[in-house]
Amino acid sequence: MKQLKDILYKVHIEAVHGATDITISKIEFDSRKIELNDVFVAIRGTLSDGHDYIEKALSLGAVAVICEEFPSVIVNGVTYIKVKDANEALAFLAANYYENPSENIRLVGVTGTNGKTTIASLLYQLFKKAGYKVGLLSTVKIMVDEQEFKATHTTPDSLTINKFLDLMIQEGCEFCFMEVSSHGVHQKRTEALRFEGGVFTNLSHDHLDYHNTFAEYRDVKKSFFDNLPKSAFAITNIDDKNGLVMLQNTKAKKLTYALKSYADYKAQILENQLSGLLLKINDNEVWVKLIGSFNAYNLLAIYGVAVELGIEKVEALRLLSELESVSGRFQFIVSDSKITAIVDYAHTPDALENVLKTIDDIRTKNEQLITVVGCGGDRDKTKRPIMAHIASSMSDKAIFTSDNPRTENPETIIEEMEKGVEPQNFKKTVSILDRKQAIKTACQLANPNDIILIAGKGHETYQEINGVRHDFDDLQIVTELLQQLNK
Ligand SMILES: CC(=O)N[C@H]1[C@@H](OP(=O)(O)OP(=O)(O)OC[C@H]2O[C@@H](n3ccc(=O)[nH]c3=O)[C@H](O)[C@@H]2O)O[C@H](CO)[C@@H](O)[C@@H]1O[C@H](C)C(=O)N[C@@H](C)C(=O)N[C@H](CCC(=O)O)C(=O)O
Ligand SMILES: Nc1ncnc2c1ncn2[C@@H]1O[C@H](COP(=O)(O)OP(=O)(O)OP(=O)(O)O)[C@@H](O)[C@H]1O
Ligand SMILES: N[C@H](CCC[C@H](N)C(=O)O)C(=O)O
Ligand SMILES: [Mg+2]
Repeated sequence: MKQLKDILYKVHIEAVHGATDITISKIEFDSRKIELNDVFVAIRGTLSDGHDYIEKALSLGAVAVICEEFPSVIVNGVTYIKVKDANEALAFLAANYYENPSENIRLVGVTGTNGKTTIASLLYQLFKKAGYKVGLLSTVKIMVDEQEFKATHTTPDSLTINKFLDLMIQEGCEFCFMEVSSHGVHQKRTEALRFEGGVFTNLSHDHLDYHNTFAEYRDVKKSFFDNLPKSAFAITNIDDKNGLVMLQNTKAKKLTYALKSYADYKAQILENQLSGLLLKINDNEVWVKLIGSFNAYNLLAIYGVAVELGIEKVEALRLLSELESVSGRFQFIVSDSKITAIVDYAHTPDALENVLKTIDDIRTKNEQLITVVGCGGDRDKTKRPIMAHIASSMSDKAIFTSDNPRTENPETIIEEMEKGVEPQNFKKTVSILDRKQAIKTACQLANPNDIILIAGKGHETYQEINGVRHDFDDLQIVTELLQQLNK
C-alpha cells in the first residue's frame, strides 16, 4: 500500500492542507472512476473543470485532492494539495505511483504531423524481428510485446502511459516506441517520462483548432525536444523547414536525416514502384516493401533510431527490408479486373498531397485516379477547403463524403470542403454524403486498371456520428463492393 507522500516527488506543490502520510489506493482524474481511498486530481479541461467534481469525488471515497485552487469548503480528514499545473502534477504522480517505469525501459518518442504511427509501429516490428520484447503506444493499438490493447488516443493520458510502461517492464520488454502528439505534449501527458530518444518527422497544417497559431503548434512540438535529457538522442528531418528548429534548445545528442540535404542519415530513392522502394541509405542499397517517397523518410528515421539504439548497421538494413506496411497506411487490394483500391489514413492536407503524389509517381497515367475523401467533424475546419482543392486538382475525379462528422452536420462540412474547389475542377467533383455510397460510386466509375484512393480513415473501423461509433471499414467495404459489382 502506498502513502500519499510517496507519490509527491517532483510535484510542484504550492500549499498543503492536511496530512500526507495517509494510505492511498489509486489515482484518478475523472470523478466517475473514484473509489475508496483514491486520490482525485482536478484538471481544468476544454469542456469542463475537474474542480467542479471535487465534492463528487469525496462522496465516492477520495481521501486526497490535488487541485489548482482550494475549494471553498474544506472537509476534515481530507488532504488537499494545491499545485500550479494539475496536468503536470498528474504526470509526476502517475510516474511515481508506478515507480518511474520509463527509467527502466528504453523509451523512444516520435513526434510531428505525419508519420508517427508508421515510424513507431515499424520500430516495434523491427525490434521484434531482431528478437527483443517490445512495447508500442500508438494511434492504432497498444502492444505489450505480443499482447494487444485497444488505443483510445495517439498519446494516452499520463496514468495510462505509466500503467502500460509498468506492464511492459513486468512482461520483460526492453524497448518501447510511442507516438507523442501535440495534444499529448500540451496536456503534459509525457511530462514525467524519461526518453532515450526523440524523432521529429515533419510539421504541416493540422490541429489549428486546438493550437491557436502554427507557431504555437510548432513550439509545443519543440518543447518535447527541449525536455530531452543530455543522455538522449534527438533525430530530426532536416528537409523539413522546421527540422532544425526542433533541436535548437535540446540538450540531447543532435542527429539529422534527409533525402535532399547533407545529413547523418541520408537516403536516395533509386526506384519507386507499387512493389516497393529501392533506397540507397548511407551508400548501401536496400529494397523495402513500403511505397512512396514519404516512406523513404520514415524508413530513414527508423534506420537512424535502430542504429542509435545499438543495432548493427548491416543488420538494421536487413531488418528494414523485411518490414510490412502498417494497417490503413497505403493498404491496397487489386480486384479481378485490375482496379487498385488504396486505403490511406491521410487526413491532413500534407498527407493527402503526399499520397496523391505517390500514386501519380507510380501510375502510368493511362488509368483514371478516383479519390474519395472527407474531413472530420469537431476538428480543424481550415483544412477542409485545402484538402478538397488538393483532391480535386490531383485526381481525375474526386468524391467528397463524410469522415466522422461527430457532432457537426456532415452536409456543412462538405459545403466547407467544396469552397476549396477551383472552377476548372468543378466538373471533376461530386459530393455524396453517405460514405458507403461514395465508395460505391467510385467503384462504379472505375474501369479496369483504374486506381481508387479512399483517404482519411485508414485503420479506423467506425464512422462516428453524434457520439455513436457505427461499424465502418473502408478496406472491407471497397473489397466487397468491387466483388459485388464483378469488377
Ligand atoms: C481536447 C482534448 O484533448 N481533450 C482531452 C482532455 O480532456 P479535457 O481536458 O477536455 O476534459 P474535460 O471533459 O474538459 O474534463 C476536464 C476534467 O474533468 C474531469 N471530469 C469530467 C466530468 C465528470 O463528471 N467528472 C470529472 O472528473 C475529466 O476527467 C477531466 O479531467 O483530457 C482527457 C484525458 O487525458 C482526454 O481524454 C481528452 O481527449 C479527448 C477525448 C480527445 O478527443 N482528444 C483528441 C483531440 C486528442 O488528444 N488527440 C491526440 C492526437 C491528435 C493527433 O495528433 O492527430 C491524441 O494524442 O490522441
Ligand atoms: N513522413 C511522412 N510525411 C508525410 N506524410 C506521411 C508521412 N508518413 C505518413 N504519411 C501520410 O500520413 C498518413 C498518416 O500517417 P501516420 O498514421 O503514420 O501519421 P501520424 O503522425 O501517426 O498521424 P496521427 O496524428 O493521426 O496519429 C499516412 O496514411 C500517409 O498518408
Ligand atoms: N488523430 C486525428 C485523426 C483524424 C482521423 C480522421 N478520420 C478524423 O476523424 O478526423 C484526430 O483525432 O484529429
Ligand atoms: Mg498516429
